[in-house]
Amino acid sequence: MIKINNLTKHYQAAQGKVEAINGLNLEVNDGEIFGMIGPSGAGKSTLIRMLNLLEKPTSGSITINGTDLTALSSQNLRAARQKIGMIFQHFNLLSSRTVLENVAFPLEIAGVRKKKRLKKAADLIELVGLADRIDHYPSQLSGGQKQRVGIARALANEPDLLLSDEATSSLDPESTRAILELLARIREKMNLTIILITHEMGVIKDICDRVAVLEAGKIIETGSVIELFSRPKQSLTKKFISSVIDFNIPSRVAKYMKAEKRGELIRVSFVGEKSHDPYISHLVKHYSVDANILYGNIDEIQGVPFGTLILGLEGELDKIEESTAYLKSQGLAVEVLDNV
Ligand SMILES: Nc1ncnc2c1ncn2[C@@H]1O[C@H](COP(=O)(O)OP(=O)(O)OP(=O)(O)O)[C@@H](O)[C@H]1O
Repeated sequence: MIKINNLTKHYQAAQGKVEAINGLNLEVNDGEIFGMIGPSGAGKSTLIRMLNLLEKPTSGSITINGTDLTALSSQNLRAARQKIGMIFQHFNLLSSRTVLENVAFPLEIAGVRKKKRLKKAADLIELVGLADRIDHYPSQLSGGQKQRVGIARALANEPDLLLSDEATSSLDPESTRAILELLARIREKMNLTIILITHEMGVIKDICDRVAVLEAGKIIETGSVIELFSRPKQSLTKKFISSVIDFNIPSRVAKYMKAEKRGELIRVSFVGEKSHDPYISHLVKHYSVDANILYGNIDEIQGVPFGTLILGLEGELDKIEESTAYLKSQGLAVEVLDNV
């Protein structure tokens, strides 16, 4: 378990004090893939660099499995850091070393004997699917392959925690998918906790269990990925989600309603098994209203369906009210859209 308590980081810059992280609290469970998303300047890099004390907090604590990293002597901190792996956007590989030598490097630093470290490195290179590139140099590899080397290197000291700093941000969509699949696989295999920062909501959607949205050094919203995607509260969260799911009402629908508004326009959102229930046919049969599906969007996050439908309900006003009450009673989120 990782506990971040009242963490702050202030920088002294030429133009004055910069409050990069501002009283941040967070708990991450063992074995979780936890995503942090936020716009440029929100403090993501500062935060992730503080998690292994590459950056020293101004105040607050970071406790990993009961040990407060901020209170450790430099020798104990060095040992604790070995159990925290990190991967980077630009891979940070040593260009004059081969794949094997790059992966073996942290073991060399930790004082592991040559034969043992080369065997360990070769096993990890096999694990990340690069056995046929073991003697290549970084310049001979694609971006996705370089990141695989970065991952193998980060795993060399058998960490409990892996920090990922925009690890897929410079990769194409196909390599991104492959790297995310690899991260999910090693989480299972090695019982890892992964904390990743990203500015891409697609990454969060594909791989994370929980997510925190960061703005101006603070967490403004947090929850399970499915909660956040299906019921975002903050406008920034909605903005990020709209990059992978379109929440806007198409102008075609708006025009239709303006021209022919006879009833009510509602947005119905559902999650999980609710997406299988025949509530629209029930509505039409039992409440004497017509339900016109004007727009819809059904997606799946890690096997859980969720979606949104925009319905035009036509009929007598009291029947429409009864219909929306029925939908709400079924556990669906219903929002009346007046200002189309
Ligand atoms: N060494 C530093 N000295 C002064 N200010 C800094 C320093 N590092 C970061 N900052 C400032 O702290 C704030 C947070 O920066 P940080 O790099 O953590 O944000 P970020 O969310 O990672 O942004 P990006 O997505 O652009 O990398 C910014 O205002 C930045 O200018």
